[in-house]
Amino acid sequence: MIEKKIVGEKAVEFIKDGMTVGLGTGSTVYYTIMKLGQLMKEGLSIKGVPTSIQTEQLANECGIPLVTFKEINHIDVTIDGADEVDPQLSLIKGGGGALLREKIIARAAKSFIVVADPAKMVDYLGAFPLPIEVVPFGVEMTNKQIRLLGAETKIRSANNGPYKSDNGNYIIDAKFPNILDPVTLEQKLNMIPGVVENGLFNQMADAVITLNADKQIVVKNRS
Ligand SMILES: O=C[C@H](O)[C@H](O)[C@H](O)COP(=O)(O)O
Repeated sequence: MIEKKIVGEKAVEFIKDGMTVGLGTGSTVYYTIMKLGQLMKEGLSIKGVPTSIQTEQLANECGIPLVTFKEINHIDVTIDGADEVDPQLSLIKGGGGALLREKIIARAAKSFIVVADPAKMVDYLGAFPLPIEVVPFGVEMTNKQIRLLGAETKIRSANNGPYKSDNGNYIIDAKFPNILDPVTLEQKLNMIPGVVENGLFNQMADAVITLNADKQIVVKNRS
């Protein structure tokens, strides 16, 4: 999709020589990573911290050297995609199952930039089922507790049974009605025993790169 390429490539403007960069996961930030690989061939020098095994592989293919948290104190900029973005720049993430590492790496960054094609921009979060990472033990009970908060839920499946995240956990996709108070919902979900993390990213994105109705690139900053 051309919109993903446009916003994904625009994000490289936030990255300067010598930076440590959090590398998100998904089909939009794919274009950011590919462009960074190209710029590295032209002399840019950065280090990356990948948010998933998939991104680790892509970064390796692109020649981006990777570091772990043992080797760094902070990340300068993290670039990542989103499944939904509301007007306050709260996000739903985790459609690709990478939300836990993504949230750790977004939080560790001085600046968190989101790349989102216009279809991701919504008035209220919630049309996209919220991904919630849970430990396999007691998943049926954890699922019931999530339903008590008003969601219809599905344990995500893969070819041979439940989908497993890079961390060996399951993902429950929870369809809530319009999420009017994402801050409270994020907290309530994380208080349920068995929930490791959920895909609500509130007050985290510093800026979102998207396209307006005229297909022009816009950078929305969090106020
Ligand atoms: O787990 C996956 C991530 O949160 C992605 O960043 C998100 O699903 C958006 O992916 P895409 O850019 O492919 O729509």
